[in-house]
Amino acid sequence: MSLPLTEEQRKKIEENRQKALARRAEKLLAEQRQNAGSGFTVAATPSQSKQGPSQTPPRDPSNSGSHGVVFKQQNPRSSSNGDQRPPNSQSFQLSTSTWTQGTWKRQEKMPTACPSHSPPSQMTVTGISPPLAHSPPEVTSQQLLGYELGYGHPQASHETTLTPFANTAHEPLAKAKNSQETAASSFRPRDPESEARMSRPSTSGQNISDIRCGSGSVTPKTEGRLQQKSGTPLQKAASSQQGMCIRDGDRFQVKIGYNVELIAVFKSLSSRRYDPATKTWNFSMTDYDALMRAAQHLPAVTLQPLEGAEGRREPPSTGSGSVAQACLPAAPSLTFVKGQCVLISRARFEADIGYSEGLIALFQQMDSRNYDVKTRKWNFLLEEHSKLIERARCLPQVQLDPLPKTLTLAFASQLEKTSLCPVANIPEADLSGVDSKLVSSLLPFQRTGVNFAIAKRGRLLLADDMGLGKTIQAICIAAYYQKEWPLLVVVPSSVRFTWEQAFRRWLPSLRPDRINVVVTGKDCLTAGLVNIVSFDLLSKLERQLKTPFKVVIIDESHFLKNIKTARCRAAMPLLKVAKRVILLSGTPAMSRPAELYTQILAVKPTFFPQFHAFGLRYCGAKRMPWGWDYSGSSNLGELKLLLEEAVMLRRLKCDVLSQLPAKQRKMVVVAPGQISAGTRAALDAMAKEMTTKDKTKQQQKEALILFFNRTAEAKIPSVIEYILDLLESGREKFLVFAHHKVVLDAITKQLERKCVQYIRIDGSTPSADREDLCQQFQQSQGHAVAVLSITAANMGLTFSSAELVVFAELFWNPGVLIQAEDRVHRIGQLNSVGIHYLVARGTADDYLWPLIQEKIKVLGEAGLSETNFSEMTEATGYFYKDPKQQKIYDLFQKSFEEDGSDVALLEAAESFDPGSASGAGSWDTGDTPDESTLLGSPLKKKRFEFFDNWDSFTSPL
Ligand SMILES: Nc1ncnc2c1ncn2[C@@H]1O[C@H](COP(=O)(O)OP(=O)(O)OP(=O)(O)O)[C@@H](O)[C@H]1O
Repeated sequence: MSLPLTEEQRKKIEENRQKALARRAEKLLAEQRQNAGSGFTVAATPSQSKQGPSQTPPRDPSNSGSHGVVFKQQNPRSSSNGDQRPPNSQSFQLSTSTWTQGTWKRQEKMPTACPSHSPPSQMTVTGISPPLAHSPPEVTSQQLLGYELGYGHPQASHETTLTPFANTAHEPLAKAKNSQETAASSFRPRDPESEARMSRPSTSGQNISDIRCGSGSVTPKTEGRLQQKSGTPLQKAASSQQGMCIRDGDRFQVKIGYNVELIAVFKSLSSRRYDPATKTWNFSMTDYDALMRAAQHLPAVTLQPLEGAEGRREPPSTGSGSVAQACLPAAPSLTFVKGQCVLISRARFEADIGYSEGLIALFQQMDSRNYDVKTRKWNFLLEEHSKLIERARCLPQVQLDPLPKTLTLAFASQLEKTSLCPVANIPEADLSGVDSKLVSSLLPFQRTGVNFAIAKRGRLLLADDMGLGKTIQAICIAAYYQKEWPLLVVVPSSVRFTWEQAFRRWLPSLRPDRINVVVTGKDCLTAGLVNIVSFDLLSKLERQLKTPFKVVIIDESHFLKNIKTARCRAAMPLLKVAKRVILLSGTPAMSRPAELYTQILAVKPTFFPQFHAFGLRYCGAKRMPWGWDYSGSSNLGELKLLLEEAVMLRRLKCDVLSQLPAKQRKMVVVAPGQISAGTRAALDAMAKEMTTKDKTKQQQKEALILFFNRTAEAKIPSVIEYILDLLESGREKFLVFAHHKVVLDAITKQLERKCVQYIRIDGSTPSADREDLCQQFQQSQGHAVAVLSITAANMGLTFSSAELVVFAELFWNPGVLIQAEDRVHRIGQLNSVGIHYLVARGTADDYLWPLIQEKIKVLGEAGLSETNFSEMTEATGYFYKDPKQQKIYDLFQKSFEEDGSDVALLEAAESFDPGSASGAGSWDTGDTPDESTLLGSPLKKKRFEFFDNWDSFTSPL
């Protein structure tokens, strides 16, 4: 079993490899000098040298010690993946021609299809024949080898400039060339000097016309010797572009600069794929011959064949001067295959590796073998993993990497044949120690979630879809470990108080004063038995901790995705030492697997202690000039299996839809801490005014209106924070209803700042535009928010592509609220929808919320509505209790039910300007056009019509 190599090890291996190659190169040079002296032409490529007695003596291709050192075909992709395994020297191939040439000329820059790389250059070697005479004195074999292997050519002639592309492209040219493909004879000397050289006979009586180094290689061409197949054009322009084919599993890629004709050929091949990362085209092997044949007809292109693929080519012409190919070895014997084992299910793994005869024979010996015709790969039971790896190690030319250690640990029972169960069995946990109210409220899938968590000893990532009740499950799991409390709950700041309410609701046995919500940086992090803190405050307060928390809940754990952030740096050490870690997120990774790393580390610190190993396996890590790029993805199926086995539980709404209500309403208590002291004082004063006995009815009403307006203003920061948290949590599409213009303005302004797509429909939106806006939202991809006026957009519109409605403000008429909810909850909606009511303590919401519930209850009793509003509130104790509150509540109720009273409130909502003399508003709403003129318009009338429209209360679909 191989573990990923460290940088240090890789460097060492690379050094050794270079040394070995240098030794070989020197040996070959010496040999060539000998041959040259004895009258052999050794500048020919190995294939030429193998092609019969008429040119050079036949060689044993496996004999790396003579004309060709055989190298592993280096796939730039695999090298970029950090595979620094020492190469099997038998599996590399380097032509003697590569390093027995004359002076290297500076390459010319040319346009390339691979903009990220420097273009492959045309390099002309000027000193040519006989080859050995042209070994450039300033270019040692070591240097050339280094160059050959993609390490540049730093010490070569100062005239030579090599590019990464040239480096990587070089290798196949080193391989034996098929004369018909290289068409070397067509190369013309570029200058009189080379012309003269061309005419200089080689010791074997053959002229080498030119040596070209396309893509950074040097290819000797033997005039008159390498012939095109009869009838095929052989002439290649001296400046023709050099390219190469590189094997990549059962495909091959073509490394070459931009050539319009060649691109046309590429596009004609059905198996073509373009890889934007490497900016290269790749093809199935089935298209190989077709491509090579077509390339042969392009005079401006010289495409070097695949290493070891010569055997695939058509039989050579037997005419005089043709190259005998029949003696070439079959491709497989030369091809080094490298691959890895990948998990494909809880019980089976697949060998992801190219073709090798020996390997296939080995696969066929495995009892559990199975060939997947779709993927064209073999797979086996995990219990045969060790056996297969051991035997594959004995095969030359094969490197089959085993499953990573993390996987073998996570799936130990399957590997050891102790469990072959396709689905993990989760035992039923004993929850007798947890509040019965909580346990009895768990839906069946939530109970499974709790069982899973306890089976994982309280360390998991609960990644249920949004709205599936992760809170109740987390509280239950934490309560199971109550003996290990105090408990730390880290949450986005906008939901701190919602969590407090949830603890009060689900754990009645927990005294409310034992719940500590940390509100400022001066508060104590450990004051309660349950301590709720925001991510940001945690980073300020973690130093307070003398003894670590044993049980920690992290809500929206994807907030930790970036290890460099302060919140992550604060949380990770706590999680490392905690005994139980309950991570909650409906969207643990939003764009790439790298985002999962910290969450996996939090749950299983031993799985991937170093990010690099994780990055190599699952993030498609690529080595770039500036370092490693981990933004990709690889082996995702395996990652999913690993997560499901050991880290994560995720259920989607559609999996458990039958257990869910059609609508899930949630009261979100927004942070009262965000209401400024001034606003709070103003709100208190207004509440007092309303309850003062000597006030006239009109004065009371005015006070009420102002109270309502000030509430809107006070809630703005919390509302904005909540919306931004939703977006950060991966909520893509949702509706936000508000009533006051100042609130709608503040929301849209913030969305603009954050470049989030939104539509807005309020009283000023012309009817003709509404449907278009609606369609725009319905069809939008990615993040989109519909910012809607409660009174102007609560009916006649369909937003069924969203599954969440947020009420930034409350409204005294529940019928209107329910209508607004039903913009999403309607025909076309296949999911359970979430409705979040943002409620701020110490504001008019304290009175509006009970009022709404009271009315809903009445409607529910009449069969006109669901009644779970009040269940929610009773449970959280969010009810008016003191006599003063009762009075304001009554006032609200009376005011809004009297004819015309609400008109005044609506007008006030439109015209309220927090910056006006009537109030000392603190919220920057920007330029707010005065819409009071609208009040007399027909639109205004329309907005008021719904108040008596009680028939439109919608019962669940
Ligand atoms: N078993 C249950 N009984 C009653 N109400 C429940 C139950 N489970 C969940 N709910 C309610 O469903 C609503 C959504 O639950 P919760 O907020 O926990 O979902 P979530 O999975 O955390 O969603 P998000 O990812 O959006 O935060 C809440 O109002 C919650 O009280």
